[in-house]
Amino acid sequence: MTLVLGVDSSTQSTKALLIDAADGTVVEQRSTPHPAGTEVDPRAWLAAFDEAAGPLLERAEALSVGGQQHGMVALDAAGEPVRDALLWNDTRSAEEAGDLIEELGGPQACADAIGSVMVASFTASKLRWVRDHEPDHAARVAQVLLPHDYVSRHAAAPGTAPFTDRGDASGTGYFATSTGEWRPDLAASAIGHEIALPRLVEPGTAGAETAAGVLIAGGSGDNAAAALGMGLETGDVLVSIGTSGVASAISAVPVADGSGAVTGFADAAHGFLPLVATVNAAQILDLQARWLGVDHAELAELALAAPARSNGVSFLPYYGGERTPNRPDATGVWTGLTPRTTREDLARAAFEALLCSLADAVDLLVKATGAEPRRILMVGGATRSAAVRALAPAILGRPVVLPPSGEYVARGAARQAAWALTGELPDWPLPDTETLEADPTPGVRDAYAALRDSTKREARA
Ligand SMILES: Nc1ncnc2c1ncn2[C@@H]1O[C@H](COP(=O)(O)OP(=O)(O)O)[C@@H](O)[C@H]1O
Ligand SMILES: O=C(CO)[C@@H](O)[C@H](O)COP(=O)(O)O
Repeated sequence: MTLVLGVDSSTQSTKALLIDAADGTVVEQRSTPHPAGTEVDPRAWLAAFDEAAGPLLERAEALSVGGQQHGMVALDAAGEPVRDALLWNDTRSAEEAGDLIEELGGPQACADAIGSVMVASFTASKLRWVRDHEPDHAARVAQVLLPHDYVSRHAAAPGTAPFTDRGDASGTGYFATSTGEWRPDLAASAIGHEIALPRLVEPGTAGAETAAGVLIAGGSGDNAAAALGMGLETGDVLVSIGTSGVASAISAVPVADGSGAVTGFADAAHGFLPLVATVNAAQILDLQARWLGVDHAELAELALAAPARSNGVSFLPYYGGERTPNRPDATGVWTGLTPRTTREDLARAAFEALLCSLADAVDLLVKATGAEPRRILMVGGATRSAAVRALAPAILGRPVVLPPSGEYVARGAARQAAWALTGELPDWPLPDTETLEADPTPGVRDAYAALRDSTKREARA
């Protein structure tokens, strides 16, 4: 049996799947948690890789790493981190994103140059923040990697030059997504001097080998890897509910949305991945469970015991600032609380807020791509919740296709590894899916939209 190893170095953990390259069957899987926070010592991801993937690597013939997008791993001339990595959900660089957009000539010019209108999440915004707030650190930056590049380099034989792929590169802010080339001038302008960028590896090829001779594919950003893991096809919309909330689709042509609602990333093959991302997703439920003193199963039970609209309680879940809508300084806003509000209402409101935020993301994607989705598929850690599964079709207002619970980013990475190994993208059938249906509850979205719009302040960009 030929085995390949797919790894997801995501925000909250490293997940590793050892997979039979012939048909995509998972042979073994392991995971290791990451430190919490939006600023993390990136060496923790290397330790997590060693723990989760290390024991599986010796049985694999090829490896590929998917990872959280955008994170700034700034290295000095010796290849050591200059400071902790700033993650995609760290919103301190919002002002700097605005500066970079202005320097490029405005939002549409920015989208035309890099495929997206920059937000705080983008690596370039973080580099500019370091330049402006930590000049001593900035001066020492010799090279910048993305989280997945940093982990791939760690897995490679000593002395291997860092490498990445077009999918993850397209989230940096210094990559011309439509032509597939680095823009070293934009990287230099973000940090204030020229820096080395990782070599770009073509889809379906290997970037390096481990010391033991295991091939390492280019890897990708987690959303591009998930699209590959799901076998996403044109017309599908993939909703992912992990640390981030994401609605994404495959497109044969690049997208350059000057409104900034849709980021025009590249995918992990030869296409494109228009995507709408939120910063607050599964952790809305984590927080609510903590506040109510229950676990996730009990939170779902409470929520399903309350009526739709949560007896008038609704809230904006933009606790850590938000990216869609672009409100980096926002905090959560609750309304409709009365002496009659129950724990059940509070639990249900959390699911309704999460799913309304995702429904907004789907609507923005549908509007930008101009086509009603053929299918909406749903993955990510929060889909383990019975309440997410029950309420998603009601709030999204459409049937939702649910694959069996699994690690689809790691599966996509494994598919990339098999592609690099054999020269062909393997055709791994998706395990049996379930279609979730429910009567739409548009009133829930109306209440959310009213609150969202009444708290709107114009963003600078
Ligand atoms: N049964 C559940 N109900 C709700 N949320 C859950 C459940 N199981 C896991 N989660 C949440 O899913 C999130 C992790 O999802 P995952 O897709 O692995 O995230 P990421 O890829 O961003 O690290 C965590 O916030 C976790 O609490
Ligand atoms: O910033 C984005 C997409 O642009 C996020 O989707 C990150 O890629 C993190 O993903 P998860 O760890 O939540 O999967």
